[in-house]
Amino acid sequence: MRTRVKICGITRQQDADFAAESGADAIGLVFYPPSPRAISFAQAKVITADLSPFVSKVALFVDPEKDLVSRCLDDVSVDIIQFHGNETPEFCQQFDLPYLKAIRMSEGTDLSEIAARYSSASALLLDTYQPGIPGGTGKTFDWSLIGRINKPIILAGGLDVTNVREAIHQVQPYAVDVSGGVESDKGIKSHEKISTFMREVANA
Ligand SMILES: O=C(O)c1ccccc1NCC(=O)[C@H](O)[C@H](O)COP(=O)(O)O
Repeated sequence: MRTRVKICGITRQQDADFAAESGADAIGLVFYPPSPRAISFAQAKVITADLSPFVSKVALFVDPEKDLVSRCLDDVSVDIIQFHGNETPEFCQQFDLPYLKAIRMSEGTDLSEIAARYSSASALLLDTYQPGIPGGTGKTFDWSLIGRINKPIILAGGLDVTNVREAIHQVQPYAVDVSGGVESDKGIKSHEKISTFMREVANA
């Protein structure tokens, strides 16, 4: 089966459109103010204005207030929510949209237990654990920590044009998620790197 691609941390319309034209299945919009890739709802509306309807728009939050998520869903046309903090399943499932739950992987992470706990999630997004940084670390984690679970896996954390093929062979995820690995600067996507990344995924 084809490995899907989500390109996260999009801050510019031209990058969203280029990702879509290059075959990305989803783009991620970061609504977490401390992130260098954070955008406002107004920016999100501009970024997604002419986006292909066949590309999913993922709204990313880290331990948000319920009201922030509700206001985003009222204001921006979003398809999926990504919770990247310590949100409970009860919190995540209260919105009228499918959600992805990000899990920060480290030694001893019991994915089967987490998958059972977040049974309402559409997929688990596995990212690198780094103290004090909730995501977008640009670092890989030990992929051998990933066991078989009864849920689609989105592999994230430090993927780039040099390692994504190997990651797909080893983990066989439903999808890969990349942010820093296709950037020329924080929040600025390199179209050349996106093209190469997409080619590497297609040839994996
Ligand atoms: O991108 C951020 O700055 C960010 C901040 C807080 C939570 C999540 C964040 N990003 C999530 C992602 O971009 C990806 O889902 C994932 O973390 C992979 O990022 P990278 O290692 O840079 O490819």
